[in-house]
Order: sequence, then structure tokens, then C-alpha cells
Amino acid sequence: MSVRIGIAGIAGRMGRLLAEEAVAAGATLAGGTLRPGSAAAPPPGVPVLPDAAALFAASEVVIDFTHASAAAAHAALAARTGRPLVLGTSGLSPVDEAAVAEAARRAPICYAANFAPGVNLVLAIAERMAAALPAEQYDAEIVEMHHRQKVDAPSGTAIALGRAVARGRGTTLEAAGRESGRDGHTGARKTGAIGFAALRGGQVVGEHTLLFAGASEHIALTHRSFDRRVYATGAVRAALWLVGRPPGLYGMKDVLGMG
Ligand SMILES: NC(=O)C1=CN([C@@H]2O[C@H](COP(=O)(O)OP(=O)(O)OC[C@H]3O[C@@H](n4cnc5c(N)ncnc54)[C@H](OP(=O)(O)O)[C@@H]3O)[C@@H](O)[C@H]2O)C=CC1
Ligand SMILES: O=C(O)C1=N[C@H](C(=O)O)C[C@H](O)C1
Repeated sequence: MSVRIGIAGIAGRMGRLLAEEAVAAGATLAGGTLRPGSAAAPPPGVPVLPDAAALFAASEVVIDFTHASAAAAHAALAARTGRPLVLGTSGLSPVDEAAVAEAARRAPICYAANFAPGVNLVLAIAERMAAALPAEQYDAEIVEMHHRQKVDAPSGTAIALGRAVARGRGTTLEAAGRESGRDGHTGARKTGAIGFAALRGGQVVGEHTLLFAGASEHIALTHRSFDRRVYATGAVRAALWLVGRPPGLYGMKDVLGMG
């Protein structure tokens, strides 16, 4: 019997690709949801379910690439039903992330800023680079560029890169401090802070560069996605991996065996 996958936000850019990739992986599409009140057209042949509760009831695993405002409710449904959840949505607040972590005590949840395998390798390398390059000598700056429709900034991946740098330096992103959106009389850059710059334009799928800027040298690590299908393939892989796992908060590195 093939795994029944449900897709929240079925009419979105990612929702449509997730439906295609789920079928390509041999899964059955249990159905999808639209934003409440939305008039968007779902991909042909995919059953549209009335709400997220119906989606969880019909599915063995649910994939959510929607909007941050929906993440906590989807995580709560995962906890209530025990059904696995793959969460790719970005822009979650600390409160939303705490709700996801709490839900993961009762259901397996795979939450990842980026489901592309290459990005997860970059995150691991970023942590090692940060451990080797002292914060007093190398300023860490993260630059990302995305399509003009993206609604959150900096991207989830940029924040994950910042967290990886902070971990490598034995601290947290909150303690290191974020410097974003510099404009006007900002004062000098703080030593140890992690800088973020977000560019938006055209149809850029996703580009991230982590720069370590020293007085005499720069070292840059760049990842570029050319096709967002790479995220859909990774998320479906995560969904199939998650079925039958015990409750817990997993990441794409666990799916890839890099945990
Ligand atoms: N982790 C990763 O690897 C990746 C993460 N993402 C993230 O995934 C999210 C979606 O991206 P993308 O597909 O480009 O965005 P889209 O806006 O194209 O798709 C999101 C879809 O979700 C719908 N939606 C919003 N709220 C709900 C809800 N409560 N229930 C059901 N559907 C809802 C939207 O409807 P409507 O348009 O009517 O508002 C829209 O159709 C973003 O947060 C993005 O950053 C994207 C790519 C990779
Ligand atoms: O919105 C997008 O498109 C993407 N969002 C994710 C993010 O915020 O990091 C992943 C990828 O960069 C594409």
C-alpha cells in the first residue's frame, strides 16, 4: 500500500510541485487544502479537503509549505492525531517554533528551513568554518536573494545559516546578535554580531551566501537553487522517512543521515 500524503496549501508554488513529486515517488495523494476563503484553483485531480483537520484525518503524513500563520495550528493537529508532519514554511516566530517543538513531543515532525540536500551540507560546513574563524577577526555576513513574491525576510535558510555560525562559535544567534537592514547612521559593526541582507527581485528561486570578512581575506560559501523542485523532492523524501518514526523534532539532516 502506498503512503497517503496530504498537502496543505496545494495551490501554492510549492504545493503544486509537492503533489507532482509525491506521485512520482509512488505515494497516493490523500488531498490538499487551500487557504480558508481562497478561490485559487488546485492542480487537476487532487481532492480539496474542507480544512486542515480533514487533511490530517485523510493522510498518513502531511506536508505544510504555506504561511507562518498556519504552522502552529498544523503542528497542534499533528500532536492531536499523532500524524507525522513535514514543515517547510518559513517566517515562524519564536512562539510558533516553541509550539512546533511542543507538538513534536506527541508526533514526529520534520521542520527544516531548506529541504535541498546541498543546503544542508552548506549548513554543516558553515558551522565548522565558524568554529575555525574567530568572531573577533572574521565578521559573518549572510546575503540572500529570492523572487519578488517572497513574504518573509531574512529567509528561513539565512536564519538557519546564522544559527549554524553561532553554534560553531559556541553561542546562539540571539546572544551573538543580528544586524539586519542597515540604513542611515547605524554606527560601527558590532564584533561577533551576524549580519543579514535580503534582496528581492524577479523570479530568483533561492540564493544564499555566507561571507566571513577578515581584515586581509574574505571567504565565501554560496548555494544557488535553480529549480524549486529540489525542495519538493526533499520534502517528499522526508515525508516517507517520517512515517512510522517515534514522536520527536527532526531535521533534514536526520533524513539525509547527517544527524
Ligand atoms: N523549507 C524549504 O525548503 C522551502 C520553504 N519554502 C517556504 O514555503 C512557504 C510557501 O512558499 P511558496 O509555495 O513559494 O508560497 P505560495 O504563496 O506560492 O504558496 C503558499 C500557499 O499556501 C496557501 N495558504 C496560506 N495559508 C494557508 C492555510 N492556512 N491553509 C492552507 N493553505 C494556505 C496560500 O494561499 P493564498 O495564495 O490564497 O494565500 C498559497 O496557495 C514559504 O514560507 C516559503 O518560504 C519554500 C520553498 C522551500
Ligand atoms: O520562499 C522561498 O521561495 C524559499 N524559502 C525558503 C527560505 O525561506 O529559506 C527556502 C528557499 O530559500 C526558498
